Amino acid sequence: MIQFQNVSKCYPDDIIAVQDINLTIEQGEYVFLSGPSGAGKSTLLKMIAAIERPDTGTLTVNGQEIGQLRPAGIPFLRRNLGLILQQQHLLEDRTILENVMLPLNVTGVEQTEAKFRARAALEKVGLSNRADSLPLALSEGEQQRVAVARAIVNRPQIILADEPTANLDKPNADKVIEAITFFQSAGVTCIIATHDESLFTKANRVIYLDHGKLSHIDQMDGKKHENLV
Ligand SMILES: Nc1ncnc2c1ncn2[C@@H]1O[C@H](COP(=O)(O)OP(=O)(O)OP(=O)(O)O)[C@@H](O)[C@H]1O
Repeated sequence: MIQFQNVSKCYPDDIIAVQDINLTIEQGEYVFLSGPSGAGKSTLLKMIAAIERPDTGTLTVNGQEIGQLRPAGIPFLRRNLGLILQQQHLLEDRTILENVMLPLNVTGVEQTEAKFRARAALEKVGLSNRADSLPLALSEGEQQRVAVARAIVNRPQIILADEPTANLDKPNADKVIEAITFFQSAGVTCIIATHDESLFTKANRVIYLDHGKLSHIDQMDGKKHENLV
């Protein structure tokens, strides 16, 4: 479960990115974050991943309070997170397979097992045939799919994606969303910041931000969620 209680975040020069957010996201939910550019969507995702910390309020991710997390606790938090950010940060001198294996290497998974799981993740995003290529030999859309494979290879409990389909053509965008949706249907919490409203039909909830505040929530699945805001 992810719980924001009165969470605010400012950047230097008093830029208020997120203001007094109260929100609970249950395990397995499919949530989209929407709102104009600068509304605070990326900042919300970054706080869940402890890339940024709240200035005030309490943010708890699977029982861990982000504001209290020591540096040594961050790898343990991230082990359960699949991050798909706007820049893929693939290592250019490693093959696609090696890039996807990285999260497994960090957590000490044995090499044969790591290769097996990385190949399975690449299969899921339709890139098995590019396992031995270097990242720069792939199109931007293919590189984004590699980023998805790298995010899912650790079998995370939560997937966080920031504009995962931005700048992709429809076939690549569909493959990215298909892979994320597959994991959500297997019980993974998925939170996606996007401007692409055509994706919202898949959501349990669409959460709209405006100037750092929650403006409203569209309930897409007809379910009642307690303690929404
Ligand atoms: N590292 C930073 N330093 C200073 N200000 C920042 C930083 N990151 C974001 N901001 C500011 O915080 C506010 C929220 O930004 P954020 O990136 O969270 O919005 P967003 O909704 O994700 O926008 P977009 O849809 O354009 O990605 C904006 O005013 C932005 O300029």
